Amino acid sequence: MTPAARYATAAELCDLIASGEPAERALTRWARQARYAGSKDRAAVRDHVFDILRRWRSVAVAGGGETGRARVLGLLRLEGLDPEGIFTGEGHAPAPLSEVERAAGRSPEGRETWEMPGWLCDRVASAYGAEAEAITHALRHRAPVTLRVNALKTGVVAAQAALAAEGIETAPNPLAPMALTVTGNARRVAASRAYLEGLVELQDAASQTVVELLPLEPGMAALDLCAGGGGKTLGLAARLGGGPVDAHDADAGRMSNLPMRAGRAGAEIRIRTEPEGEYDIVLADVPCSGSGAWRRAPEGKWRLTESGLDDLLTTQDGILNHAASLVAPGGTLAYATCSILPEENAERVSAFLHRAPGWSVVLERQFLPDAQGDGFYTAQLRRER
Ligand SMILES: C[S@@+](CC[C@H](N)C(=O)[O-])C[C@H]1O[C@@H](n2cnc3c(N)ncnc32)[C@H](O)[C@@H]1O
Repeated sequence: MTPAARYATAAELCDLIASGEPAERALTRWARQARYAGSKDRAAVRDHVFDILRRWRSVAVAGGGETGRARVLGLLRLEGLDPEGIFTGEGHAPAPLSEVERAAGRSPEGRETWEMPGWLCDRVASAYGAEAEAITHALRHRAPVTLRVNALKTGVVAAQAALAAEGIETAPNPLAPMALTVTGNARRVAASRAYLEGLVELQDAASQTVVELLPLEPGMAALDLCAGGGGKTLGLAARLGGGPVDAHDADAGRMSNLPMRAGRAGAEIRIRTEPEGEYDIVLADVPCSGSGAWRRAPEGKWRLTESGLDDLLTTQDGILNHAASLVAPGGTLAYATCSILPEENAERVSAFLHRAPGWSVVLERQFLPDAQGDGFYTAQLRRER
């Protein structure tokens, strides 16, 4: 595909997304039927679509319309690229621009540049005041690619050397001791030997910090109550010298790859369909808005509604109650979200403390999205003995 044809495809996909089709599904369906598209074409189309989703509002303002075509035009203008070189009509390129399209569009301003629905702008503004604009702007950029070095198999320096031997450049990430930011050839990671042999996992640095902060000691009983794909479960096992760590998820299918990942990492993970008993550590990495990670999944910004957020808060309260019932006296309940919204974070913790006597907060951190990592929140609650 030519560069222009990739933009033409991105425009079509954005129209599908605007009509309600989830971005991942639109991209997968296109990739399946586009046999002519090579891996670089697929990656470029995906990048264009996600770049547009991150700046959905301002690309429409800059492009002078809400169609996929206008959004591609807006993206090119915002990135300082010449649209005339893309909208040529040659081959599979988008049709040439009309005079109306050339004259349409303007620079986005004010909250248009925050790139989220008005009600969310209001919530971020009331939570962060003068900092809000910088936080929303951080979410407009691509997220860093970050690895967690698996202490069960290697050390940071050796992992860097193994990755470098495959042309993958990395730098230590100050947020977490085992975190490496990929600075060159990130697309090679998933097929690299270092990754396939379990020396490194793909994991955001703030996400790693949630596990690094836990007061873990050898032999402790640990449960990851919302294990999902198991990123944090494996981090827990690495900190416990290999495990065992119990893993549960309400949707067991989400853990389907976990046994394979655990085998690769050299970790002992036990799947628990109905966890019971008393654990020293229960991690509840609850479902949330994902607002701290909207760089990676930008569609979430535009799909989230106020009632959807309310439903999440109810789910979070329920999981906190369940998690608390599994913590031994003197044990720790770690609550975590990849959210920057206080409603999902400190407010959930204080609501829990009001309804559950005998608990106290021993640690609380809010990470904001930046060059090192995603936005994350974690609080550790200690159960009295
Ligand atoms: C944020 S994701 C977990 C990500 C995972 N910890 C990781 O690091 O890769 C939240 C998970 O909670 C699960 N979940 C939703 N409701 C739940 C519940 N009531 N109890 C346990 N897990 C639940 C979801 O299926 C989802 O996999």
